[in-house]
Amino acid sequence: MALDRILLGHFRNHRETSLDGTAPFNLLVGQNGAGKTNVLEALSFLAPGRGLRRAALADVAAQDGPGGFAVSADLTTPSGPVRLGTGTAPERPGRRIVQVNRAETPAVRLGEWLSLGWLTPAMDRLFMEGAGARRRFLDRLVLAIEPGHARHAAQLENALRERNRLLAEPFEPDPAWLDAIEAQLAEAGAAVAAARHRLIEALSGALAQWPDQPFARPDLAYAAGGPVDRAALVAALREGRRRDRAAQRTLTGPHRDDLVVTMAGKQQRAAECSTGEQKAMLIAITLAHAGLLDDDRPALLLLDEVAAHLDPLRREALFDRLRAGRAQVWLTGTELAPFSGILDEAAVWRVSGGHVERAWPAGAQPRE
Ligand SMILES: Nc1ncnc2c1ncn2[C@@H]1O[C@H](COP(=O)(O)OP(=O)(O)OP(=O)(O)O)[C@@H](O)[C@H]1O
Repeated sequence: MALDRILLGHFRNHRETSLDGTAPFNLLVGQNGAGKTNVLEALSFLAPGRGLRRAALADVAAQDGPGGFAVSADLTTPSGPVRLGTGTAPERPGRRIVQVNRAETPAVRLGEWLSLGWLTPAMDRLFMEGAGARRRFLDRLVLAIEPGHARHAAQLENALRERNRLLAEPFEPDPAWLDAIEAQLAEAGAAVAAARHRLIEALSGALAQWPDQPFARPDLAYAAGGPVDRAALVAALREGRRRDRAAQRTLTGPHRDDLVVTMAGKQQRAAECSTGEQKAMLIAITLAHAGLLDDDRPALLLLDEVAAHLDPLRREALFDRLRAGRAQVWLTGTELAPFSGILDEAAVWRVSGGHVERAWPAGAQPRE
């Protein structure tokens, strides 16, 4: 299995939770507030970034715990098991520690081991929010396929921060210094833009090959926030210095990109579609993306409260598609009924009050 022997220590309402004996489908079932999404969030910290809630690290540590948290899991790879771990120490609750086989490593490198995707109820607002949320969404999809994207995105962010800082100074910035920063910005920016563009092309291709899927079909387009070519971006940045100085921020570049989604057939912008249509398009994108994952790295797909909202036909289509994919899937729900189509192939985990117990189907208890 992609991930197994999962441990959560002082992670939100989980004091000490272990999940052992995972399956291709894993169902986390329990009442509202039991701690199901918290398990998904813990798993999402096995990727670079801030996890599926984008929470501050200090908020993640259990309120009644020692102040830090820990998440670890065994990952099955072609070259044997690898132990991934992450968390914070009580004395520095804002600093994330990442370990691979117990050796500390930068968080961006987690992407080299595991492809991770998720769909949560909070993402229902993706098409209504500002472009930043869609860029983050897009970047996560890219990252699952191209782990080097995390490094380029971090370089872009650093160069942007530095350029904006220089432009905000009361005196005229040193042009040679600006030249150097803009060269870095354009180098990383062109790589980020190209990767986003490749992803949208690949997703569009995958969606076109799956015309009879029962979810509303999205058309995807890349709206570039500036020139995508490195040399053209360097020129645009240099030309825009005076304007950007007045605005006190950089007004051109991939940090202003957007993902434009339209519902195919209707030709209606996603933001104007119904909530159900928007959700269906997100599911279609998520499933198309899962089909793009290569065999190089194990993959994980976290689907929070997705199944219960679908009618039986779409639920079965979702399960069929997931079954055909290669990602280990984690689904949450308040009851088992929506999962009847996959119960005999799933590991069922009962979640209650921050505890998780493996539930065995009647007659299938393991022998001690
Ligand atoms: N830092 C924290 N320390 C302790 N408990 C926390 C912390 N953060 C959140 N919680 C608790 O975790 C619980 C929510 O867990 P979670 O979001 O995983 O629920 P859920 O099972 O997914 O519920 P639902 O079905 O309503 O989505 C809440 O009771 C909340 O108070």
